[in-house]
Amino acid sequence: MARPLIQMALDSLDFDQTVALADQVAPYVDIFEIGTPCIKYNGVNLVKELRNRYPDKLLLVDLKTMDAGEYEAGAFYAAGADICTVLGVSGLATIAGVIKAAKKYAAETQIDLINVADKAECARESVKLGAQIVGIHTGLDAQAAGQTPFGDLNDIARLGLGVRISVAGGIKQATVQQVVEAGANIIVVGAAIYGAPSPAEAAREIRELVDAAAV
Ligand SMILES: O=C(CO)[C@H](O)[C@H](O)COP(=O)(O)O
Repeated sequence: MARPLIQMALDSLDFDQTVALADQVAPYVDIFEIGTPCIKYNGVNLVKELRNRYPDKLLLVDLKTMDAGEYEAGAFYAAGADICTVLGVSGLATIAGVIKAAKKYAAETQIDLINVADKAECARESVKLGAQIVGIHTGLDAQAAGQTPFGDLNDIARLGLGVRISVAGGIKQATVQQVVEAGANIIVVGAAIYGAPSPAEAAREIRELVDAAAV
């Protein structure tokens, strides 16, 4: 099995804390995600800072775009994003716009299936348009209501869409093996790392667990 990637969700609003957290976990993760509240608060300057600091890491900007796809995402690809997210609920015209912007910069587009009613249909149509990553995502509010991403991950993995599958939503040490075995190619982790007494140690543990599960 190809080694799954670990994506660190940087979900603080504070610019300096975000960069400091990225520095702590960098040895153990493959992708830095600038989370949605963080990118709204800090904008393209944070993208540029992380791009300059980490030229060899993948950089995902979690825009969760809902409209004006090409216009909104274009600025973030131009600033150095490798991947931007667009909401599946936005509709195919907006998704196509983000994909168009990504192509201009030889970058990638991730569809976020959060709150999409027919996830299989949305994933299939988005892949047909050219999306490279399908994101299964139980958001923070849904997690607080007791939901998890595991059922949706199994359903989407079974479709065999031939693109990478990302999973997010409360993934922690105890659930890493389950999501790798279910077919996730990108494991997103936020609170289980940034909320740990030692984020670096938590990231190291998750790296070991992901690599062990992928053997
Ligand atoms: O995109 C997000 C919320 O919308 C989070 O970044 C994502 O859910 C990962 O964080 P956690 O592991 O804490 O759930």
